[in-house]
Amino acid sequence: MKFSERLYDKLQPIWRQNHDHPFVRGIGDGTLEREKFRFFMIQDYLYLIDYAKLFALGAMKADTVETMGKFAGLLNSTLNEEMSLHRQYAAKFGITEDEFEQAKPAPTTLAYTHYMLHVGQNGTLADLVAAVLPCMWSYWEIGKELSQIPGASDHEFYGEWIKMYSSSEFGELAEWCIDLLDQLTENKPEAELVKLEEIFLNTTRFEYMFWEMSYRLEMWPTDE
Ligand SMILES: Cc1ncc(C[n+]2csc(CCO)c2C)c(N)n1
Repeated sequence: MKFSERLYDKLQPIWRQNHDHPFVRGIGDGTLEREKFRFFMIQDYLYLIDYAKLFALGAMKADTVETMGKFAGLLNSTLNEEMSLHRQYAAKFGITEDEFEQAKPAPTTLAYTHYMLHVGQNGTLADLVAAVLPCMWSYWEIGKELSQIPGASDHEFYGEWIKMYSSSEFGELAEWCIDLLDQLTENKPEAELVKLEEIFLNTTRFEYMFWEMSYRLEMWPTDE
């Protein structure tokens, strides 16, 4: 069995929780309060800056020129494509350039990005890929699921978001990352696989916490 299949089977219940989170459901049925999505967009912008750094670290740790080139491409598409969606939304939600630049990470954003950066800096290439994969894989799955809801992709505010993450381009990125993890884990001892499983589980849980943070408009205690 491929390692990705093992992860997929084992984490089904947690994935279901992510898909069923009221924030995700609210994007799908269009009822999510705009204030919550606005908060999410700003935090996600900060998240993506650090996430892009993980692709730079992936290029550093890559063992072939081909893999290195792929990470360089991912770095480019995150900074220049995915983040451009955030900039487009900024206009719709009245977020100014200044607000993006001045924004500070909420506790969960900080914990999530710093956990990934810690794993990316201190671990192997397989550790790094296990840390970044839930982000790509779960958004693709969520995008595909929400795009099945009639009218969801045409929603005035959330339609573009659904279209982007259900697109085949994003699917290909997720698939590349899944294949890389499968290659890197071939014939690896069980102890190593268990460690990778834990990293993957942790960032899958952080994905849930990111939805929860946005739904609750999480703040630092001193900001209340
Ligand atoms: C909290 C959070 N988790 C996942 C993604 C999705 N995502 C981030 S980078 C990337 C691939 C390359 O751009 C994808 C699909 C997000 N935006 N925010």
